[in-house]
Amino acid sequence: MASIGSLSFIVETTMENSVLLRSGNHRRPSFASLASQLRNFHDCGLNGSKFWCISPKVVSGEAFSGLSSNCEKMINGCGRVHPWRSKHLKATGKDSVEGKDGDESEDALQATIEKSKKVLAMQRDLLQQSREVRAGTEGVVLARIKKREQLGSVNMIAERKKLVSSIKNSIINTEEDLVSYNEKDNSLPNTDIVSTGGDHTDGDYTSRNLSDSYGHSTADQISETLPIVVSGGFDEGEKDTETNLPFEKVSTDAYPPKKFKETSLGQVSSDTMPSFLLRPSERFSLKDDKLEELTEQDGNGEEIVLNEDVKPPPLAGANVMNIILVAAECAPWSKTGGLGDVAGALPKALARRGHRVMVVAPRYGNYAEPQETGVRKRYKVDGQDVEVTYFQTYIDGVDFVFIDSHMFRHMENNIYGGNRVDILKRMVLFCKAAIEVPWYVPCGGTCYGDGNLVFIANDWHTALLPVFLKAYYHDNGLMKYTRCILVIHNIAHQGRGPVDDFLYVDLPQHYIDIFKLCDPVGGEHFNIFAAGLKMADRVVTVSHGYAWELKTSEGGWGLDGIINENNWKLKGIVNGIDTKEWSPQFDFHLTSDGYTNYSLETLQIGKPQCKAALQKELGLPVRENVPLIGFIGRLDHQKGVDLIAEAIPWMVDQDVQLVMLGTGRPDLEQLLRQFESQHRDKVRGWVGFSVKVAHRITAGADILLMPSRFEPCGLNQLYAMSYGTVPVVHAVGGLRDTVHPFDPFNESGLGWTFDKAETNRLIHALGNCLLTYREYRNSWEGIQRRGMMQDLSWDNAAQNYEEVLVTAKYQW
Ligand SMILES: Nc1ncnc2c1ncn2[C@@H]1O[C@H](COP(=O)(O)OP(=O)(O)O[C@H]2O[C@H](CO)[C@@H](O)[C@H](O)[C@H]2O)[C@@H](O)[C@H]1O
Repeated sequence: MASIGSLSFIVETTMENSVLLRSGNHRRPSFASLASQLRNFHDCGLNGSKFWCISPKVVSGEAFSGLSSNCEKMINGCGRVHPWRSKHLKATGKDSVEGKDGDESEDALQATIEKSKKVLAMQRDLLQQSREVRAGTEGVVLARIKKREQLGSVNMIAERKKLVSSIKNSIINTEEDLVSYNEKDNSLPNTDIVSTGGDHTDGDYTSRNLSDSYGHSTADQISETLPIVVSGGFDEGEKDTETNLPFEKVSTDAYPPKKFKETSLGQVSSDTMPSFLLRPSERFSLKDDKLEELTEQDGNGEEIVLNEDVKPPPLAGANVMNIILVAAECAPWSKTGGLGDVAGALPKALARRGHRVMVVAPRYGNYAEPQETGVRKRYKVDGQDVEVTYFQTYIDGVDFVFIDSHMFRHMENNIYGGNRVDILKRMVLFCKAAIEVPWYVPCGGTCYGDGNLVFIANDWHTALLPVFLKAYYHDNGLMKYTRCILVIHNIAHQGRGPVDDFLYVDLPQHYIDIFKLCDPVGGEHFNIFAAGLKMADRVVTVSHGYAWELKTSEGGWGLDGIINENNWKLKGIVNGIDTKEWSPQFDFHLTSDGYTNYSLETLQIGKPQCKAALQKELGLPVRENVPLIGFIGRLDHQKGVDLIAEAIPWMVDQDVQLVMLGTGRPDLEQLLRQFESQHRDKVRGWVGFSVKVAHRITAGADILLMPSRFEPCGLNQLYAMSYGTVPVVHAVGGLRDTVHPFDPFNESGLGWTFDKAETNRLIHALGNCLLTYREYRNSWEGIQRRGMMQDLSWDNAAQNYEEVLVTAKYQW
C-alpha cells in the first residue's frame, strides 16, 4: 500500500490571494489539525472552496497513510494538480523521516497561517487600489498623480514583502528538504495520481479512491472525523459506496483557465500556468516578484503601481467557480436551433470571466476535435446497463466533453427524433452520465470535482439533472456543495407523457409527485420540466419579457402555476451572440461566391455586394433597389410561418423579394415549396438546415421577418441587427426586449414591431418598413447603423449568469 508521510502544504485561495499552510517539515502532522486549519480558512471567509495544494512534500511513512490519503482526496477534488504533486505523490513506499516535536510545528504552522492571512488582506487592498488607479487614470502619468494617495499602499507593499519573504524562506527550507530527499532516492515508483481513463466500469469514485489508493486505515480515519454517508448511486457500482467524500468542502477546484502543457514526466510546465498557480517562490521571488514589476520608485523614493503588462485578476474575482453547462445540442457540433448556439457560446463568455467551464453534450457523430478519454462507465436505463465513453477537447478556454453511446450515435440529424419513450431514455442516460463527468472525466489532467461546482441545465431535455442531483446525490450526502440552475429556452416543449413514464427515470417512488401535473391540455400527466423547475436551485429564462410571459396562463403552457410558485428563483437574462461566429466583418461564409465581409465603415459597399451575391445564389433577379426580405427558423407554429403565408399575396404585389429558410413541420415545408413554385421570380423557399445559407441570408437581406407567436429570446433578430439587416418582429418575449421600434420623429429605434400575431398587423409594420426603405434612405441607414453599433456580445449576459450562479452556490 502506498504510504506517504508528512506533508507541507501551500494552499492558495484565489488568484489574488495566497495562503501558506504548512504542516511542518520533520514531524508527524495530525490529519485532524490540518483538516481543521483548512476548515478554519473556509469558515473565516477565505473562500476555502478554492484551496489549491501546490506543494505537498513527501517524507513518507506508514503511520501517515491516513493523512496522505485524505490529502490526496482533497487534492483530487481540487482540479488541476501542480507538478509538485504529480511528482512527489508518486513517491510512495519510501522510508519514513520521523518528525520532531509536534507542538512546535503546530505553532509554526499557526504563525505562518497568521502571516499568510495578513499578506492576503494586504494583497486585496493593494489590488483594489491598483484597480482604482487603472480605472481612474490613463496610464503612468495619471498614476503618478495618485501617488500621494498610494502612500498607504507603499507602506503596505514593504510590509507585505517582509511577510512574503519570511514565508518564502520557509518555502525554500521546505524545497531544500525536498531536494535533499530526492537526491537520496530518486527512484520514484510510477504511480499516477490522476485517473486518466481506463475501464472504470466496476468501481465508483468513492470506493475506488478509498480502497485502491488508501486502504482500510484511511476509511477508519475518515470515519472518526467525518460523517459516514450511504451512497444512492444508480448502478450496481454505486451501491458499494459507503463513505462520503470527506473533503467536499475544502477540496474544491481552483481556476485553470489555460490548458497546461504536460512534460514527458507528466508534470505541468509553469510557463503555461496562470500566475496564481505558480509556487510562491516563483511568484514572490524578490527580483522576479510580480509586485516588483508592478511597482516603481519615483523621485521621492515612493513606490507607485505602474506596470500595465501584469495580467489582471479574473473578472469574476473571488467568485471563480467550476461551471458545467449540459445541453442536448452544442454548436458547431450539433444544432437544431438557438439552444445549440447558446451552448456553444455562453460557456466561452463565462470562461473569459475566469471560471473553469465545461460543456457536456451527447456525441451524435464523429467529431473531429474531441479525443477519447478512455473513461468508460455504465448507467442503467430502463433496467439495462448502457455503456458510455467520454470524448473531450479544449477550445477557447472551455472543455467540451461529449458522451458517446450507441443511443446517441448517428442521431445528428434527428436529435429529438424517435418516439416519446426513445427520447426520454436518451435524456435519462444523458443526464445520468453528465452529472458524474466532474468525478470521472479528466480535463487538462484533472477532474473538476464537485465542491465548487454549478451545473447549468437547459430545457426539458436536461431538466432531470437537478432532480437526479437531489435524489441520487444530495439525499445521500454526496455532491453536497454542487448546485444546478435550469435555463428555460422554450417552455412549449416539456417532456410530457403518461404518469407511468416515471418508471423510466429510475427514482425512488416518493419522487413521483414532483413530476405529476394536471392541466387542461394533458389532464394528470408526467412532466419532466415541472420536476426540474421545482428541483433547480435557480431558474433563468432567456429574456425579461419571456420571464414575465411564463407566469401567464397564455405563456406558461401549463407550467405557469409552478413558475409563479418559484418566482423567487426566476430571472430573465437576454441571450448574447457569438461575435466570432456572427460578425459581418469576420464571417467565414462571406468570403466566397461573391460575398464579402463588411463593417460599419464599409456597410454601403459590402452589404449591397452580399445582397447581389445572395440574389445570384438563389437565382433571383439581381436588383439593388428591390427590398430583399428574409426568414430563417424552425418551421412550426411558434415561428408564425402561417402569418407569412397569409401575407404572401400582399407581399408579392409590393415588388419585393422573399427568401425563407427552414425545416420542421412537413406541412409548413410544403408551404415554402409552394410559395416558390407560385412566385418563382420573387420567392425562394429553401427547405433544409444550412448554417452557411443562414449566414448569407442574414448578410444579404435588407429585412428580417420574425412574426413568432412567442419568442423566448430569438437570436436571428440579434444576428440581423449586427449585420445591418432591419428586423420586423412580433413584439413578444425577447423580440420586444431587443427590437426597439423605429421612431421617425426622434430618429431612434432598431426596426419595426407589431403587437398582435395577426396578418394585418404584420402587413402594417412591414408596409411602414418598406416605405422607409424606399423613401427615407437616411433614416434607413440610421436604423442599420444603430443596430450594428450595439454591443450584443455574450459578455453582459455572462456577467448576469454569474450572479445567478453565485446565488445558487451559496443557497441552502
Ligand atoms: N433551417 C435552418 N438552417 C440553418 N440555421 C437555422 C435554421 N433554422 C434555424 N436556424 C438557426 O437556429 C438558430 C435559431 O435560433 P432562435 O433563437 O431563433 O430559435 P429557437 O426557437 O430554435 O431557440 C429557442 O432557444 C433560443 C436560445 O435561447 C431562443 O433564442 C429562442 O427564442 C427559443 O425559441 C439560429 O442560429 C438560426 O440561424
